[in-house]
Amino acid sequence: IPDYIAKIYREQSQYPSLSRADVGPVITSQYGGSYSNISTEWTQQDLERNEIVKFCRQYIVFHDNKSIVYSGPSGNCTEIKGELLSQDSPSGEMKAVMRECSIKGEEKQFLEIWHRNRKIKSLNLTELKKHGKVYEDDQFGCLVWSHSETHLLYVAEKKRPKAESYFQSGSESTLLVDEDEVMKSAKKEDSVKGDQFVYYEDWGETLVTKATPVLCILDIEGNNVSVLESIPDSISPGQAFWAPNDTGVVFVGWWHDTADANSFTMLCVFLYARSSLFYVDLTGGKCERLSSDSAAVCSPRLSPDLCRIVYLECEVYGPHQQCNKLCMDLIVVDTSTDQVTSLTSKSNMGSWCLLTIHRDLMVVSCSSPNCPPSLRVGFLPVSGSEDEMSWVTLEEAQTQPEIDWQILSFTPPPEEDNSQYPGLDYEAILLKPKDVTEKTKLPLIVNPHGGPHSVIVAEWLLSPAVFCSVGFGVLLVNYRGSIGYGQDSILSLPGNVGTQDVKDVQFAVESVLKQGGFDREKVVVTGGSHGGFLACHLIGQYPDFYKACAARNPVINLASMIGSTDIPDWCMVEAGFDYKTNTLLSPAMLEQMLNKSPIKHVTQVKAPVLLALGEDDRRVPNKQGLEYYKSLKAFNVPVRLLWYPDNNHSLSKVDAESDGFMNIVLWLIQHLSL
Ligand SMILES: CC(=O)N[C@@H](C)C(=O)N[C@@H](C)C(=O)O
Repeated sequence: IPDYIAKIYREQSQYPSLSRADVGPVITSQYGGSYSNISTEWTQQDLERNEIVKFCRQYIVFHDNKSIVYSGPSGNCTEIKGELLSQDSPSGEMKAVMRECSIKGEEKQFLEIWHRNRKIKSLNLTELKKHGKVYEDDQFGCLVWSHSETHLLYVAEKKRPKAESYFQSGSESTLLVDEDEVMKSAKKEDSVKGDQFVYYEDWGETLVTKATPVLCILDIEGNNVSVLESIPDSISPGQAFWAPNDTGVVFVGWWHDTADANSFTMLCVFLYARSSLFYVDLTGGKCERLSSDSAAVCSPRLSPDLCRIVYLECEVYGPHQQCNKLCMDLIVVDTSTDQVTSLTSKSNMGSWCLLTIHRDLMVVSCSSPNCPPSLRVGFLPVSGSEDEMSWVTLEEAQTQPEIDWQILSFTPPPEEDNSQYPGLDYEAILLKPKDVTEKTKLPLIVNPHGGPHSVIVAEWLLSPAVFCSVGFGVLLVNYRGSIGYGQDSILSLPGNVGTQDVKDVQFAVESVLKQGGFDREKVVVTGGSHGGFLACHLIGQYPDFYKACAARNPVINLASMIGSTDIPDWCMVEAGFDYKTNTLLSPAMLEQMLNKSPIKHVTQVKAPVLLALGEDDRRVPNKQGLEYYKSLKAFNVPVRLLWYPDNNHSLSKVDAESDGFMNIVLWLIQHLSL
């Protein structure tokens, strides 16, 4: 059985995902036709190399600015290695690449400029020592060409003063008597004695080692990198772009408390805190705030006519991922009338993801639980003609004939309605193997998502697809509190975790069992993070119902998590309290957190539990899973713990993900006696 399942996993993991698309400028060919080049980036697991590989493929799209005349690939796939960031210049003539490579065993970062078929510049940023490592993440990172194509804007870690011990050889400054030696010592880089082991607060999970971002500008002609000094120390900048005419830079600034910014020691950074939009003038150096200072903003974009900035804004703190003022989906928002229209209503594809839009040419990735991602392009129709939207497929994916899926809707029973936010429904996605005989009763895997303010969309999902291909039904529940169903749904959950979300999942499972086709004696539950919190709650609150459980980095005890997680606000808000950075926890608050946690029900648990923990998880520290592991052992519940070194909260390194999947499926099969 394991070999058979591993074979299916290997096959299904070979469907790549689209991660990026860029549309080049419109080019007129010598025969008069207009075309644009589209470059795409994809990712795929390479189980042999134990890596997620990134590759690119180019396409050519002939069009008349309104519709596509001809399209097709213009070459084969090429693997991309060592690129942290890359960006074509607006004219398409040049390309900037931020590259990391190892030279004689030392990691170096280079900024390369490519022009047509040659590399015209390769600047060793590490040697320049103007700043620390470049930020390549989605939160702060950017690599942006100026409109004039003469400068590049990016974000990097602020240069830190060199730290020395008081006892380092050659640092006995008081003993220096020779004048030459004194001069030499003064010329040495600014070094701070005694700061070698000072703690640098970083931005947490996935941003580890990133503490103090600075905006940097490369003058390409002059080979000169300058760090923008006029941004106040109380702001961490990111997501930057050039203002029209390149006279300044617009960026998102996250506010943080800093007692002494130069010492780097008292920084209190917090990603879900206040952020505003700023403009820094490059001629006078003035830095001004453009948006309110009491909200959280992100994702600013300059409109194609260079007249407006569009960005998302939501309240500070409160639930993570709550509704923003302007959401972008594969819908058209007419910014003059606020009218929202679907462009994909005629499609049977479950999920559409807009990769880019350039002069109304859209590039999308679309998939379904039974169909891996396809690449499509199409022109945005004129207002009122959205029904005529026509998509051209550049890369087709095969529908998996053995998988059936549907979206189910649930209305909670009257006693479970939320009196503060009444009348909220929720949904679930059900996958089941096709072509099973009417009499067959399938085993069912229940999987609530994490967050809790996130969502499972009807896209291609590797693990559920493999589970389904080996004979399980899979129920993915978007309980009340999931995103995409409005702010009331989100707000209905904080303070009610461990009850409302648990009951929503249980109600969805019971409803599916009533429909028939599943064996009520063969129901198991899996989940990660808050989904693991729910899985562990379900086996504690319904001990005879679930026959096995697998939890990845589960939240087990909000009271013990708050002191060590990178999101303490989350523990408070979800437990029903308002968050402030200076709140002192009271015994009553800790009691409420404990009462809402799965550990409260551990004595009832009967289902065997498989735990998968990431050694470097900063979000839900592995001590949470260990707390559960020790309690289950104490109460003689069968438990197995998988420990993944060099993995964070996502457990997404190829070996951790594939090994985790195999262990989970075999654990479920073993305890269902399949
Ligand atoms: C906000 C957040 O990260 N919450 C975690 C407890 C969580 O559940 N995360 C989800 C999104 C995950 O799947 O990692």
